[in-house]
Amino acid sequence: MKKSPIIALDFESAEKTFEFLTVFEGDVNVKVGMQLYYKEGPAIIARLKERGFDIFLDLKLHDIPNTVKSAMEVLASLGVNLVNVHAAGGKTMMEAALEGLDKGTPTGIKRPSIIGVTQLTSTDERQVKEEQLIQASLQQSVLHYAKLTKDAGLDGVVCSVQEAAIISEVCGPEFLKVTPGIRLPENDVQDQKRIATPEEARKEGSTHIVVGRAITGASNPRAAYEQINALWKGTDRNG
Ligand SMILES: O=c1ccn([C@@H]2O[C@H](COP(=O)(O)O)[C@@H](O)[C@H]2O)c(=O)[nH]1
Repeated sequence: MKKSPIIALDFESAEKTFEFLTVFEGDVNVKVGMQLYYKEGPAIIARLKERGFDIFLDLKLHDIPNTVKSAMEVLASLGVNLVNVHAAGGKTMMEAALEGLDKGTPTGIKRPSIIGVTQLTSTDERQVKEEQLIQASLQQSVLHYAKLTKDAGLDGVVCSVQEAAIISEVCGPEFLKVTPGIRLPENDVQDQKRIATPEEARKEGSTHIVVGRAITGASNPRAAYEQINALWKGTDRNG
């Protein structure tokens, strides 16, 4: 995917999505999540591809290895750039996902990159301990899932900016660190727990940032995107 921020298209319909995208060209990356994909199906991917967007299909697969493998085989045929699974599904499941993706990718086409979700950015230390009953710290849990994801042969992880530097150290700078939970100081945190600014993401070694409501909920989404893009790339005068 391009280095630009990945805009999370968390909209209820194709109509709302393309209304929002009227001010954007194909030079931006977009993310299609469960809400939009479940509503519109593969047709939304085809339409976004026609407009030239690089696409992260964020369906976070988590099931038994055979099911995930078959599902990935289908997703591979859509021609998106990036897909993901939950690392908590285990190493065998992630290997199966990769196998399905390889099998389903048409000859002569680059296979989509595949990353594992470590701990959601809406998860905090208390939930890891009390709800997941994990005795390790949140950071140790994220790092453990990152190593497992790398061992399974995947291309990277979804994590928060807070864990990006340690993951780079352990898994290498090329290992993708796709980081949601991006907020400007003036934005509401909403349901996220582990947030960071675009500058922090750049400094900590995120390879990609995912930004939803800070752009889609802004009064001028294009201006919000430009501001975030400049801060992320370090070209903002105050960044
Ligand atoms: O750990 C994760 C994994 C995925 N997401 C997704 O990213 C966007 C973030 O949206 P905001 O509006 O910027 O909070 C959203 O589509 C999530 O499904 C995540 O936030 N955290």
